[in-house]
Amino acid sequence: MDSLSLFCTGALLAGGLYWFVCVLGPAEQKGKRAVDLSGGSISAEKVRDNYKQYWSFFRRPKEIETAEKVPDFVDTFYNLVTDIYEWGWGQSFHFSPSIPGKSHRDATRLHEEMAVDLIDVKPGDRILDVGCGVGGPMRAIAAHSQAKVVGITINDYQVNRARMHNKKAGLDSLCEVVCGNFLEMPFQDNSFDGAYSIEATCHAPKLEDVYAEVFRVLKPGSLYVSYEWVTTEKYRADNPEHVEVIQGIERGDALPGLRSYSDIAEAAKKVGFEVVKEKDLAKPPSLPWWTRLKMGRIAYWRNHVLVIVLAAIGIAPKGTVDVHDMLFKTADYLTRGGDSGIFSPMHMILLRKPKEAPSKS
Ligand SMILES: C=C(CC[C@@H](C)[C@H]1CC[C@H]2C3=CC[C@H]4[C@H](C)[C@@H](O)CC[C@]4(C)[C@H]3CC[C@]12C)C(C)C
Ligand SMILES: C[S@@+](CC[C@H](N)C(=O)[O-])C[C@H]1O[C@@H](n2cnc3c(N)ncnc32)[C@H](O)[C@@H]1O
Repeated sequence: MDSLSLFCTGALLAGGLYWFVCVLGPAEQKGKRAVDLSGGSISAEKVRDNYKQYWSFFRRPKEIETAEKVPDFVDTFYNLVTDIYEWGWGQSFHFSPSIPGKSHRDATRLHEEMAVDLIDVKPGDRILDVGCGVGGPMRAIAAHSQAKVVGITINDYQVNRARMHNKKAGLDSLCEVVCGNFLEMPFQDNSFDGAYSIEATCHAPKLEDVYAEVFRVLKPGSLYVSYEWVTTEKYRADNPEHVEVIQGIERGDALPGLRSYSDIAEAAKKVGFEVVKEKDLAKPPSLPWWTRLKMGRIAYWRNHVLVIVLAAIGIAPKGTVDVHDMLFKTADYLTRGGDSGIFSPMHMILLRKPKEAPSKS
C-alpha cells in the first residue's frame, strides 16, 4: 500500500471511530458522551468491585429492608448508573406518558410541570425536591414556577452534576442541591411551602418513613405530590411471570421491594397527610410511557458495543460493561411490566398537611 492510500485508510478509520463514539454516542439531550462514562464518585478500578457489592445486597435481602443499609446500597447504585443514565436518557431520571407530536424532551417537561402545578406554588415559594437526581425536573420546575427549589439526593456525584447543570442553565439562584438522606432530612420543621418527589421514594424501605419526613418539613396547609413506582391491580403474586418481571425491576433499579398501589394512601394517612387526589397517570387515555424504552433497543445494542470497546481500550472503567448489561436487561423487564400493565412508575398521589394538628382526644 502506498503512503497516500495508507493515510486515506487511517483517516477513514479515525473518522469512523470519532463518528461512532462522539456523534452516535451522546444522548438526545447533550451533556455526557460515551468517552466521559465514569463510576461516579467511585474510582475507575473499583467500579467492578462496587458492582459486585451492589449485587451482594440482593443475597442478603434483610439488609436492604433496614433503613441503615439503604443509603449505602442506593448510593452505590447511583455511582454506577448516573453517567449511563445521563448519556442514554438525559437529565431527568424518570418516565412520562408519550404525547403524539411531542418529543420525549417535551413530554418529560410537561410531566414535571404537572407536578408543580398540582402543588399550587407561587413565585418565590420555597419547595422541596425529594430525591432530585442530577436536577432535570428541578430546573424545569423552577423555570416554570419561579419557585425556589431545594433538591436532596443521597449521591454526592449527582450533587456535583446537578450544581454544574444549574449553573450552566443560569438557574443556580433558584435551584439549590443538598447531599443527604431523605429519611433524615437536614431541614427545619415547617420550612417548605410545597414538596414533590418524582420516581424517587420507591428507594425507601418504608414509605411511611420518607412521608413522615416530608410531613415534618412542610408548612401546615401545604401540598406534596409524589409519582410512585407500584404494582397495579393486575399483578398476581401467584403468577411466576409477574414475579419474574417485578423481581427484575427491583434488582435493576435498586429497590428494596416494590409496593402495591393500594399501600400508598395508607402510608400517607398513617403519618398525618390528607389525601387530596390519587391517580395512576399511566392509565389510558395516557399513551404508554414504555414506548421510549422499546424504541431505544437498537441504540442500546450500539451503546453496548461502544461500552465494550471503550472499556477494552481503557477509556471507560471495566465494570461499566457489567452495569450496562444490567441496565439492558432492566429495560426489558420494565417494558414487560408496562406491556402487561402489572407495573406503573407514575402512580400519582397528592397530599395535604392539615392546617391544624388533629386534636388529641
Ligand atoms: C426511576 C428510576 C430510573 C428510571 C429510568 C430513568 C431508568 C430505568 C432503566 C434505565 C435505562 C435502561 C437501559 C439503558 C440502556 C441500555 C443504555 O444504553 C442507555 C441508558 C438506558 C436507556 C437507561 C436510562 C435510564 C432508565 C430508563 C429508578 C432507578 C427508580
Ligand atoms: C430515579 S432517581 C429520580 C431523580 C429525579 N427525581 C428525576 O426524576 O430526575 C431517584 C433519586 O432518588 C435519590 N434517593 C434515593 N434514595 C434516597 C435517600 N435515601 N435519600 C436521598 N435521596 C435518595 C437518588 O439519589 C436519586 O437522585
